[in-house]
Amino acid sequence: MERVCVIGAGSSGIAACQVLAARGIPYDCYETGSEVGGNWRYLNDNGMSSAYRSLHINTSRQIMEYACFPMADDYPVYPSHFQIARYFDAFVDHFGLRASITFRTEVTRAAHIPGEGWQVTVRRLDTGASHERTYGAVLVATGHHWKPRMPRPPLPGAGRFTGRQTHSHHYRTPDPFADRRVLVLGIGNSACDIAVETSRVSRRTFLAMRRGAHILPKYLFGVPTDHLTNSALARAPLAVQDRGLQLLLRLSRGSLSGYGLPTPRHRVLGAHPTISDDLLSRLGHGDIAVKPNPERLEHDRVVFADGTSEVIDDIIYCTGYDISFPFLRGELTDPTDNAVSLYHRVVSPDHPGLYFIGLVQPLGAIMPLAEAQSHWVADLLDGRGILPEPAEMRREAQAYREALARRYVASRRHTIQVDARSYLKELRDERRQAAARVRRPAGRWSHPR
Ligand SMILES: NC(=O)C1=CN([C@@H]2O[C@H](COP(=O)(O)OP(=O)(O)OC[C@H]3O[C@@H](n4cnc5c(N)ncnc54)[C@H](OP(=O)(O)O)[C@@H]3O)[C@@H](O)[C@H]2O)C=CC1
Repeated sequence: MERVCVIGAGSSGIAACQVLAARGIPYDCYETGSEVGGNWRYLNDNGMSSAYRSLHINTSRQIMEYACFPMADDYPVYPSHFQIARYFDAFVDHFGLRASITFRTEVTRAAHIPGEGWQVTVRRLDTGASHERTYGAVLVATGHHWKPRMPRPPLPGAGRFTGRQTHSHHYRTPDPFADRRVLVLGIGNSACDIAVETSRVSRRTFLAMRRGAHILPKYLFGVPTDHLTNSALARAPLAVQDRGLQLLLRLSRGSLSGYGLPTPRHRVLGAHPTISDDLLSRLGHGDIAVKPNPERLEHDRVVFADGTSEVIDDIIYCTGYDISFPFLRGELTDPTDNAVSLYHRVVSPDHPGLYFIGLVQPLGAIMPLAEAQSHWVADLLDGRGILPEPAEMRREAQAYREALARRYVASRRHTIQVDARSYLKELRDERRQAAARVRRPAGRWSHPR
């Protein structure tokens, strides 16, 4: 069987390695950093982790663990990044995967050579030496939360602003913000966690946003919230799920306007969830002040859309991340509007042998989804499954984009959303169909090399 290249040894890459190893598919995995864990490795020397010192995952451990390797019983419901990184180390050692990962080695280019396969160029960080190797397929598992997205165009006056400006990707601890006047921009999970933290040490913390967000607690009525969203509720039609969740939120925390937050105009499930137990109490304490979007920066001031202005020492842009694959030529993936057109979020219809693992943003957690995606890809690699024709794959990818546009607030952060539970079913169904195509080979299509 042809050798496969896995790019990245974060939570998705190691899931792919485990499945490939178990299925006897030969592979090499390349990782820029010295350790596995990707985003969940605090101060990762691959330079790509956005983890801050206090980070805890906001999906419960039962929802995030790999199906083949449960987390230790003594782990809390919402583990810290230190515990998650230890879990990934234990996973890799348990399955004996470490020797198959080449650390401190960056993939600088992956190019499809018709008739030959994938030519992959890697560079050893310690020596600078590069070499090429040809693979039958490439599994890209480099994540999508490492390239900071700053406002484009920048806020008017940003170039002349005298305060400091940084992105949440570079935030580690609140210490540099002690006794300063801090503006946190955005209302995603980074913004809420960081505003809560800086508000404990700063002179003032302002939280500015261009739209409202439903704030979900980590627990609802004593139960981890994602146990509810992944339970019977998730089997109901979307509108019913939405109304059910809205009612539970209303009963448990009342109206958001009571905390000074704008009332969201969208449905609860119309945006990627913002999950915070602490934000509402910090707002209630008056330690965070809510502002509308900044309109412009003037010397040392930020002027907001409502005409008010504040002297600000630091702006922390919690404005999300761009999807990017620097080792692929631009035309291979075309992340137009931060989106990529992939069959069931994994297969590139136009680039034979190119697969993306973990390139989803779930209501749920990525790890078990990356594991299930890897099983499907392994089926395609070892011949247990066959893909449909490219035209059908393109149609599916287009239908997915249209469904996203119907459900979600139009935003560059909503281009790879999936609901974990229904996505797992989608992958199971596709694996069945892929196997059925093997049994019915008439008209079958397989990726040419
Ligand atoms: N504890 C945990 O497990 C954590 C998990 N995460 C995860 O990491 C991922 C990234 O989260 P995060 O870093 O919060 O990024 P997100 O993309 O989720 O959120 C970005 C926020 O910035 C806003 N924004 C973007 N561009 C602009 C702009 N030009 N002007 C004003 N506002 C703007 C967005 O608004 P709009 O909606 O209008 O586009 C949104 O509110 C998510 O999957 C998140 O769940 C993050 C932190 C902690």
